[in-house]
Amino acid sequence: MFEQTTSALSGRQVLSRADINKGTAFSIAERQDLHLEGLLPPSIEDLDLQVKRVLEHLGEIKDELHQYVYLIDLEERNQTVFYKTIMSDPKRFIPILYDPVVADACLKFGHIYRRPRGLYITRDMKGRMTEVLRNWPEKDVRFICVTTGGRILGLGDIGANGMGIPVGKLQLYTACAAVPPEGLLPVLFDIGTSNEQLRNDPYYLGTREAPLGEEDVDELTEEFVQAVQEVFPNCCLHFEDWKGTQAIRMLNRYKDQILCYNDDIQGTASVVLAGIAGGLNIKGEVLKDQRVFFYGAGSAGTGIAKLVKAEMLTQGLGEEEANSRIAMFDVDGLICSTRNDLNEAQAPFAHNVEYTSDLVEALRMFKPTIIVGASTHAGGFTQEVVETLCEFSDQPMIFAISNPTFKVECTAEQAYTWSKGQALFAAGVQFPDFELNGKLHRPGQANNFYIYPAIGLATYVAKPKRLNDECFIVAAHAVADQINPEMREQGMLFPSQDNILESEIQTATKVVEYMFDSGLAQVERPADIRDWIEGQLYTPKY
Ligand SMILES: O=C([O-])CC(=O)C(=O)O
Ligand SMILES: [Mg+2]
Repeated sequence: MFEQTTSALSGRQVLSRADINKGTAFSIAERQDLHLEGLLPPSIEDLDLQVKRVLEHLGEIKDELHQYVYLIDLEERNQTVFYKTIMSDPKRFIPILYDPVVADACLKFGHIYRRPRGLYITRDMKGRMTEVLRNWPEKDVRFICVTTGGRILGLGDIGANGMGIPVGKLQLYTACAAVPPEGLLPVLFDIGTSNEQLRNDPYYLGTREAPLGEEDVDELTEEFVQAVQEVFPNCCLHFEDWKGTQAIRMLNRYKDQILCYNDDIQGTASVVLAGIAGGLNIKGEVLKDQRVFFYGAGSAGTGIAKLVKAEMLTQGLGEEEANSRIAMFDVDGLICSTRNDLNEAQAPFAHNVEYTSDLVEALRMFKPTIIVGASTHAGGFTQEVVETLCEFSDQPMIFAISNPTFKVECTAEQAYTWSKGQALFAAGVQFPDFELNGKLHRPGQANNFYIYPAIGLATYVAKPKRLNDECFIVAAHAVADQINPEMREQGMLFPSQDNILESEIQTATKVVEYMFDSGLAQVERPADIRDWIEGQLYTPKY
């Protein structure tokens, strides 16, 4: 990259390009060649020392949001130092660049704003989207992460403030799975926002209008999707944090047409399936014998239910039997056949039972062995709920995936304490380890970042025509297979984040194998897939 571009650039231009800037690490010869002499302090440093300085500085910033701001600034000065820093300690930095701190960064987006990132697509660009996409300087875009901001994490509609999410998601493609950063493009698809408080905030940076109606959104999306095909023909579209019904509709419309996926539906489903598989390995049980209860039936909840059902079918259950092992409960109560407000994703799980709006009563009727909270209802899993779950299973599995932290259905400490140490627990954010009666419990983080960076890496190397649900099922099992007996002993449902790159490579390797076996891959099959992947990884170095 550097060799190709330096001939045209010199002096301050070089220093202001984060992808080629080495700052104080430019050698004497480079300083002479690039007309950098005098523009840098005389000391010549190496990357390790630059990273040490960053770590020292970060250590002095107590507030996590300000650590986030510092890191984003760093990325815009020197991409290599940024990724070297993040990849040196992923467990520490994932929660800062991503959930939960990114939630705070999104809420305050207009207030902490420094420089533009990615692309903003607005309604007035209708008819001109190819032109606008061509404004992006990188021509070989391989992934676009696009959000409307219509449902950011558990925060609801925050419009253009949602840009923090595609930025953060794509950073994790690189930080977790070493996908080269240059082909990653965050997009905020600004259809307006229903958030009046934001529209009245003088610092709000998006379109100050109510959201477009569904028909207009569909038309605008269609133009955007086709423009992406034309301008970036090798691009995979990653849909993120669109409003639930829109998310489901877009995925259904485009999944067989273009290379795309929805992380909230398929990525989240895959990671929960991975956690369930990990938990079942601990218990020595199989999925087809479980009863799975969903608290929250939006795009995440129904996406997980669909994948759980698909897996039950592969284990030999019939359609009806699989449906009967899954139940859902949303803000309006138990999803049952007398309800007439259900969407197509919820309908298969509406059983012929008596309606109740009481969660504990619904649990008593259904007797689940696994509960998945994707409700954004903070504290929805009360002590009574957890104690009730313990009546149906010695080791109930509890997934409380609503995020950020202040939206979680219950904390790890609550799950372990109320279940007297019996629960197998994971949340959408990482809770600290918890000791109860001398036993250490290690809660998992059931977050889609175990999945989508690996799917991204697999897609980057194998260039599949399409991504199907099977890719996400394969990824889920690859993650679950990484839990060794010692980790099982501590109740771990997910691999450790210390070694996230290794985990994502293992997952990507399995997904790539599947892509070749199923004929999805569009490149020649290499002799050794893992080796071949390793040869294409991004490494932060000069
Ligand atoms: O970003 C995360 O942490 C998980 C996610 O996709 C969401 O909550 O929408
Ligand atoms: Mg999301």
